[in-house]
Amino acid sequence: QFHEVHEIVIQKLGHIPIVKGDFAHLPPKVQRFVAAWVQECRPRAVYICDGSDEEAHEIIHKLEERGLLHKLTKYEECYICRTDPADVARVESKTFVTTEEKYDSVAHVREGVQGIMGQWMSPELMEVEMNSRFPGCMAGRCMYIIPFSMGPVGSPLSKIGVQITDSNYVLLCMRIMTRVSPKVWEVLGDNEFVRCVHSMGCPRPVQRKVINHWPCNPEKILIAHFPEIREICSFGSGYGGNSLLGKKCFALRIAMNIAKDEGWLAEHMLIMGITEEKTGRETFIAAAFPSACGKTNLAMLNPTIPGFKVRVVGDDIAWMRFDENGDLYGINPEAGFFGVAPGTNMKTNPNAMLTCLKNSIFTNVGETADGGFFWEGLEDEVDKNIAITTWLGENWRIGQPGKAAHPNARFTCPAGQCPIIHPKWEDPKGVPISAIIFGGRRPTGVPLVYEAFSWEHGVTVGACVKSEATAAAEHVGKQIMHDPMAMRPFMGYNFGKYLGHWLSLNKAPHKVPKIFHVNWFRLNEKGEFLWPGFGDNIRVLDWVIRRVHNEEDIAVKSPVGWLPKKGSLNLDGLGPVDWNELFSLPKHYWEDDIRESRRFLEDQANGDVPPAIWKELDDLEKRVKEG
Ligand SMILES: C=CCn1c(=O)c2[nH]c(Cc3ccc(NC(C)=O)cc3)nc2n(CCCC)c1=O
Ligand SMILES: [Mn+2]
Repeated sequence: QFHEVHEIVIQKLGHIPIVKGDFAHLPPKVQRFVAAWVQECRPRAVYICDGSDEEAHEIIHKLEERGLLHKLTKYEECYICRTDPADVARVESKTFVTTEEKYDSVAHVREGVQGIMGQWMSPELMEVEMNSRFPGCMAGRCMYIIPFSMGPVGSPLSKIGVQITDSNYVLLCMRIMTRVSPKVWEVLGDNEFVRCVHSMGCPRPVQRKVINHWPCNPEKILIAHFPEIREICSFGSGYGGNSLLGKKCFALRIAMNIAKDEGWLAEHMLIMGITEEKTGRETFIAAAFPSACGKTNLAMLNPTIPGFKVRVVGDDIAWMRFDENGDLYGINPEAGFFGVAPGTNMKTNPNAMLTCLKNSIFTNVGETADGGFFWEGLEDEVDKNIAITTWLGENWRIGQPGKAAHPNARFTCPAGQCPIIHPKWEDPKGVPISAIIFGGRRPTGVPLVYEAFSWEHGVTVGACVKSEATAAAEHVGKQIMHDPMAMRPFMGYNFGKYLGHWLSLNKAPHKVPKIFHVNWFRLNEKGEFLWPGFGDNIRVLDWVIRRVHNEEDIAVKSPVGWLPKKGSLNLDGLGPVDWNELFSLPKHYWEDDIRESRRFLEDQANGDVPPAIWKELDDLEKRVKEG
């Protein structure tokens, strides 16, 4: 439909040419949004995207000429890009949530303790930071307007965003990771949308030397969220987690605010479906893991025992909502996978590898002389002597010192290409979620799997998720870091209130799913893994499914939750498994762990943690002491 373009909007647009698309066809709210930011960022032109292949080819061609993208001739429509080495990952220290009230955004952190559950910046301070960045930031550049849907276009569970960006690379990734289409304008109409504004922070003429044809402004990176007005402003970084605003910024930090207001959950979870071939029974599971736990590998698991079919709905984010019957349904709001490349190969995740062989973009991976990609973990899958260009652009060969790919190198590939993508992955209703699994990398003390006694106990298990990670400060090596619900880096509001929201969902007619905790990474005293992991994890999911369907005699009560009864896991074909080691509950370890978790919650969210959580911790402690 044709909209009267307000004269105010026309004034703000001024002489700026619209080089693609029809501004007058945009919904009025979008016209005002775009005009305001045109006035602020002053681009040389405005380009309204349609997400089509033709559009992508035009932009790919331009970026190939500029040298930002190289075509990987070994595959079909695959491209590689190397960023400025100063722009390779999310920047938590520059990520903020701004609300009038500080304690809407963050919890009460103990005096003298470093808050790690998100950062608040006051509206006044944020105004200053914004004004020192955005005015004129797109000078000499084209402003792209990206209409996108998180979730299938038109699904009642989906939400619409409009992203303004001066990076056409971001458009190429957004059309893989989200649904970019003119249909979004129709569905949007005069409704609200999430406003996403991104700039590389490099107005022309550029002041800062551009490396690898990758404009960015690392010194002035700012990732700002305004939940009260559903707006995100990202400046200075082109890297995925900071610039594909549909992902972490929208689908987690902003969406969890919307979910709190509307009574649903926006979580950092995979969704997978497991079908038992004997009966055809299918069970869907949502699972949250901190980094370095192989979450994407689990989402696309290749079972090692017969009788099971695993299909993936999503590998990173789940939006879950109880329907009118009280059943929990989930969708994957994304349309692609943005996975960590190193460690991904035909053994650890063949389905991810096969998804990447066409229409994909690789960032900061190595490049082989025969036009392929390479990263750590692929040594056995390429010619050992092939010449490789590293992510830093250096000549390299397998076996030489150094790495071919950056540890955070990424593949960006269309989910629909995954060999085991679930047929219902775009079902507007979503899929029924029967179990929620939390997990962590726990080298000692934590059993392979246990089931929470209740929703409240399970939420407390989620709040106390920890995982071994290489600490930021290299000299301390590996540490067990807190990562509640695996949401720590992605919190969009007060952590204590977030726990309260989870607890509030356990009310009629909601049928809350069972909650489990898994740990694939327990070591024996010789430092060897007690569990083979990978495809053998199906054996644990099998037990989870049988518990979901209330099989009784396969579980025994323990102080920490229900454990598999000895013999109730299918271990056929496995070498020796030290069951006692794998499921032992060292009393002192657990007493220390509970004390440490209580201290963490006191430090990070003291007055905001709901009483039910403290009660669950106290009950757990009593059971462990009496155990
Ligand atoms: C569905 C798979 C989940 N998963 C696991 O279940 C898993 N388990 C382990 C530990 C492990 C490592 C190597 C072996 N290899 C042997 C013995 O050959 C066994 C276990 N690593 C794992 N990884 C890789 C983690 C880094 C991202 C992993 O992803
Ligand atoms: Mn993630």
